[in-house]
Amino acid sequence: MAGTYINTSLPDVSDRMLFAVPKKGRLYDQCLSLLSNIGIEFNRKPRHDIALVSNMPIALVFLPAADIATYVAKGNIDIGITGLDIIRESQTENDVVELVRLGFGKCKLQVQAPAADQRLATAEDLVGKRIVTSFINLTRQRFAELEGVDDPTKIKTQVRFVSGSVEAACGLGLADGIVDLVESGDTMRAAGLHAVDTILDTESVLISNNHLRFPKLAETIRQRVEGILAARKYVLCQYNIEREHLEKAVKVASGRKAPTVTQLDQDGWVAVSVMIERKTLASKMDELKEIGATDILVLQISNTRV
Ligand SMILES: Nc1ncnc2c1ncn2[C@@H]1O[C@H](COP(=O)(O)OP(=O)(O)OP(=O)(O)O)[C@@H](O)[C@H]1O
Ligand SMILES: O=P(O)(O)OC[C@H]1O[C@H](OP(=O)(O)OP(=O)(O)O)[C@H](O)[C@@H]1O
Ligand SMILES: [Mg+2]
Repeated sequence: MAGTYINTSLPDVSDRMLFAVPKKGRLYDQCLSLLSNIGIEFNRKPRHDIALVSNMPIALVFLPAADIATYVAKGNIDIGITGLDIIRESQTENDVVELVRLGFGKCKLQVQAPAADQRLATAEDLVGKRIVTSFINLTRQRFAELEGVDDPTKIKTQVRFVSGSVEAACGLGLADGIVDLVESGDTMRAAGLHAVDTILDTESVLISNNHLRFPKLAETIRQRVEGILAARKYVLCQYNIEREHLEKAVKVASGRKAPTVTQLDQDGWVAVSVMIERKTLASKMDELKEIGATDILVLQISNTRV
């Protein structure tokens, strides 16, 4: 269970919620910025993988992203941030609770083959061939589907594990195809590969185990994270409008729940305040203007509790 490991050279974490964060790699910077945005303060000493949070009863544990889902599922860690791909690959989806999808670390797990080889144009063409990947379970499951076999251990496609630089495998003659993550596609193209199948769309997730020792604290963290995500997604739009046009304006932008409407110190006019999704803002402002809104102001939201 979480926190039972005792080593006198480590800080005492017995009364603290253990929160796992990737110790390096693709998710590291965004995780640190999220922790700072949700008000978690800590000082990590060089080479130390545990850092006590100074303003909450939490200890941060810096681990390889690939191991975090397993630690959380087994209850050694209370909550953590990792990729959906890792949760699925480590077959922990039934033993962890997805608290929040974080909107970063977005990429696809794809089957890739040499672009120049016309005989390997589809995933089916790779059936029975040699595949190299860091995601052996997800790869075997996908090829079991392609081969029409129920048991992924019985497939004829040869799936071998490598821990990184997977794209090099075809060029080096180790594989006919690979399965790896693709974001921009630059690494794939640089290796002369192209995608022939998508196994999974992934992003980072905040997860907890099923038997939380600190449910209230975990809920506070979840709400703070949701608040930061909402603040990034929405802006606050304020405008004035004649009351007779209010109904139409509310149809254009109705807010998360409903707009706040206040009486203006001018007969027949109201002031409206409404949260609008950033990506639809420009067109919503055009429509509001068209309906008769004036003095439209857009304010950035730095944090929320939704
Ligand atoms: N190119 C990418 N774009 C977006 N997210 C990514 C990308 N590569 C990896 N990820 C996400 O980050 C997680 C951790 O990958 P990362 O590359 O940091 O680990 P790693 O390969 O074990 O470490 P490293 O690359 O530092 O050796 C992945 O499981 C995935 O969810
Ligand atoms: O589509 P792209 O934007 O090029 O990103 C995809 C690459 O990013 C990750 O590698 P990473 O940089 O983590 O190196 P690694 O192979 O050592 O894990 C992933 O394994 C791909 O190789
Ligand atoms: Mg990597």
